[in-house]
Amino acid sequence: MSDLLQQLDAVLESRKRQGDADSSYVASLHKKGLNKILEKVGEEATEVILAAKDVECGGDRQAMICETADLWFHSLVMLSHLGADSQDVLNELARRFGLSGLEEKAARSKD
Ligand SMILES: N=c1c2ncn([C@@H]3O[C@H](COP(=O)(O)OP(=O)(O)OP(=O)(O)O)[C@@H](O)[C@H]3O)c2ncn1[C@@H]1O[C@H](COP(=O)(O)O)[C@@H](O)[C@H]1O
Repeated sequence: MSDLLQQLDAVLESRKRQGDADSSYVASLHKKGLNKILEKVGEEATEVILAAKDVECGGDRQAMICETADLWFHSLVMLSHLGADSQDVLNELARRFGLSGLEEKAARSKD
């Protein structure tokens, strides 16, 4: 799974550096800039929420998975635009792994 993310990171990076906005969706997003990329992240996040609520009402699970893939993808484009990548996020998740969210929150409120 992280192999696929690494490969996708590499494609996104090359599109950022030398992609042609007329033939590459990712290059076209970079060309339009951060605000357009953030607009897409927000739009996809809303679509995930709507699809997840549909599943709760007996709707299509696959639609929720597709919308989540769109959100992950556009988030990766955002990271790439700002000089970060999936490995940075995986490192942060690894750092948190096994650390109870409730304990972490309680430790924070003692500071
Ligand atoms: N994983 C994806 C991926 N997921 C979704 N999308 C595109 O994201 C776009 C936006 O989705 P929407 O549902 O909002 O579609 P839309 O209404 O047409 O979008 P807008 O007009 O609002 O911008 C669609 O055109 C999808 O095809 C993706 N485009 C590219 N990739 C990956 O990125 C690589 C590089 O892509 P290119 O830069 O296009 O070569 C590809 O090989 C893939 O691996």
